[in-house]
Amino acid sequence: MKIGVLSLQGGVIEHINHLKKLDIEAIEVKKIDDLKNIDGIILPGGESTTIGKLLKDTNIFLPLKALIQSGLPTWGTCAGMILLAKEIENDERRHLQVMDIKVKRNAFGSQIDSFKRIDIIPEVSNKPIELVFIRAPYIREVGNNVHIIHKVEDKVVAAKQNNILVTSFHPELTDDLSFHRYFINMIK
Ligand SMILES: NC(=O)CC[C@H](N)C(=O)O
Repeated sequence: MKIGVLSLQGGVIEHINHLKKLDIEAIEVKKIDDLKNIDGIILPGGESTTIGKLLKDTNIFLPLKALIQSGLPTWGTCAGMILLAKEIENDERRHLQVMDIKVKRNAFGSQIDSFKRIDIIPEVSNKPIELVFIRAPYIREVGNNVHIIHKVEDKVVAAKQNNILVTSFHPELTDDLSFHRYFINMIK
């Protein structure tokens, strides 16, 4: 199994290291050719506006969108979630628009821009998982076909629709591998 990590900007190496710890071959996706022969792709955290612009500049945008729409397992963390959303409440920009969710950027308010918490998410692991939020979005609305995986104070922060997984938080910034394992199981 080979998993690509979109490597235009943001937290790439942390995802690659987690995948390697799970004995998965991980490659950086920087150009269209890198999309060949991958079994799944991770869109990392970073700045969604920058990554969205670079997706167009590199011409990766359309082939990536087509691959996701044809079923390529895809996981967006934080900015990656924003890139996948059909709607963004507080931004005029739209990006790949492949998942039936409306997100709000930087949604947890300035005084708690970044925070951590530890929760149990039974679907993902039977052990508590550390969740790291950094200027995180959350999901305001979900379409009929979207499965909610986790909420924090009534706010949806992890969800799945068919082949697409999104998390507001950053499992790659903790020692916990359970979300990466969960994504690998989606591919299998
Ligand atoms: N850690 C992150 O990925 C933050 C996302 C960022 N606030 C954005 O809107 O793109």
